[in-house]
Amino acid sequence: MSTKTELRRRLRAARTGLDAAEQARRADQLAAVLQAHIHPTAVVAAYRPMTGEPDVGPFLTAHLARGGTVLLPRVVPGPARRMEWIPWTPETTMRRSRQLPLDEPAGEPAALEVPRDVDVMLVPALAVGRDGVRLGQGGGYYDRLLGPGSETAEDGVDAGPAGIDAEPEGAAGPERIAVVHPEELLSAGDIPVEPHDLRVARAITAQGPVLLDPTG
Ligand SMILES: Nc1nc2c(c(=O)[nH]1)N(C=O)[C@@H](CNc1ccc(C(=O)N[C@@H](CCC(=O)O)C(=O)O)cc1)CN2
Ligand SMILES: Nc1ncnc2c1ncn2[C@@H]1O[C@H](COP(=O)(O)OP(=O)(O)OP(=O)(O)O)[C@@H](O)[C@H]1O
Repeated sequence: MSTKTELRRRLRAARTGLDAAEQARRADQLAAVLQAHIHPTAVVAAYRPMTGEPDVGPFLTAHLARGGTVLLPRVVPGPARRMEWIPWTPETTMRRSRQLPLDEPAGEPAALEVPRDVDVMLVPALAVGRDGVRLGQGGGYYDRLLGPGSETAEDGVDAGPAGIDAEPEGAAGPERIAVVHPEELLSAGDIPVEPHDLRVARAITAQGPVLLDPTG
């Protein structure tokens, strides 16, 4: 088993090798997969892709067009490593973050509470294991938002459908879905796990949804 740092280095290097045409092709496939599995009016917390991340942009545009709601994160400056969430439309101004290599929405945070009012959370990841272990960019942002101690911690090992294939109104806390490239779906045990690490019950790639086993 490699360390998280080694794994991140390898996975980031592989992402820089993905060419733009392949990324765009995967983005379109991902849009179809996500639309088929997320309720049309769901409140979706998503992300704006940074280098090599699976591009959920085409899905977000389609999701708004069918009456859904989209929120994007913005890192709050300071040591708490917290995110605030801003409603997104194609007109939303995006600005380069001062601290991180990514674009973030300008504007006022949502009146909605995150994660409480969110149906589906598309969680960015560098890789995810069949055991539900997620490797993120290393900020711990999603572990803090969703992990032990957060209000939706109980959902951590719940493999049941929430925002997926179900009315979002019935969901208790968001369905968390790790979005990765197909080759970033790793075997159980491949990603080192620390006590604070968030596990997810589901992943989605351009090839389709994948049920994970966070209890294993
Ligand atoms: N698209 C997207 N947005 C996101 C996340 C994400 O994973 N993807 N985040 C998920 O948490 C938060 C930002 N967290 C991040 C943490 C570290 C790095 C990163 O690239 N770190 C590098 C070098 C940073 C630098 O250039 O200074 C590193 O640690 O080596 C990026 C994002 C919020 N927004
Ligand atoms: N709930 C938490 N409370 C305090 N510190 C935490 C918490 N979760 C993670 N951390 C710290 O944050 C740092 C990064 O954690 P980790 O490597 O798991 O990030 P990640 O899940 O890859 O990142 P991200 O969620 O931002 O994509 C670690 O130093 C870890 O100790």
